[in-house]
Amino acid sequence: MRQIILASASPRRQELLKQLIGDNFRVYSSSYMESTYPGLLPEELVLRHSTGKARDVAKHFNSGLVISADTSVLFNGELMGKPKSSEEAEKMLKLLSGQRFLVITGLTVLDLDSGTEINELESTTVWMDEISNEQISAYVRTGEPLDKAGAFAVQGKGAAFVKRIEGDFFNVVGLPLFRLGKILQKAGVSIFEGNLP
Ligand SMILES: Cc1cn([C@H]2C[C@H](O)[C@@H](COP(=O)(O)OP(=O)(O)OP(=O)(O)O)O2)c(=O)[nH]c1=O
Repeated sequence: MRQIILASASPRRQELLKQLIGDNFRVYSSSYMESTYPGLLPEELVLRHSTGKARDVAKHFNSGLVISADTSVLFNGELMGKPKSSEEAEKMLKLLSGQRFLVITGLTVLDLDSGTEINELESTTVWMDEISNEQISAYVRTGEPLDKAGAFAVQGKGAAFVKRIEGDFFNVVGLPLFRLGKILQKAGVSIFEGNLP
């Protein structure tokens, strides 16, 4: 059985990976610092970040598959990450209110045994309802938006604002399970037969 390492501090990513392959993986959070790289396209930036997270964690292991991801909202050519304050969360939600936008995730799977690295981009379209300023303030007060890209959680109370999505729902939550499932199966990880402790 192959060792699988999730390079993430996100409890949501842990839950999502568990959904696909069960409990049998390790979690190791990276110390990669996300900086901006002027000149890179938004799609290139999320891939740069997911690659950075995987490579950082890979330094601590010599065998297995390292999985990492980086998720952002892409609206009007601009990336929105996690808001740093309630004020920034409110600003993000005011911009996204009534709009259609993308949630993009860079996904990296680094195979330490073969030395191969797979980097893929997954994109999901989201249609957000118009949200009043009062609703935005009340939502931000719940605290839910603060550690979420674009300042909302489709899997939480934010569902009350999301009219429709097109694409992989799990990608919006932070880990594109359809795409990851394909990559893992190609790498010899069995999803349907055991792989449990
Ligand atoms: C849009 C949206 C984002 N998110 C989350 C997914 C990601 O955890 C987060 C984006 O932040 P990321 O920088 O992708 O990840 P992270 O810092 O939480 O975790 P790590 O780098 O250690 O893996 O936003 C939701 O949970 N629901 C949503 O609807």
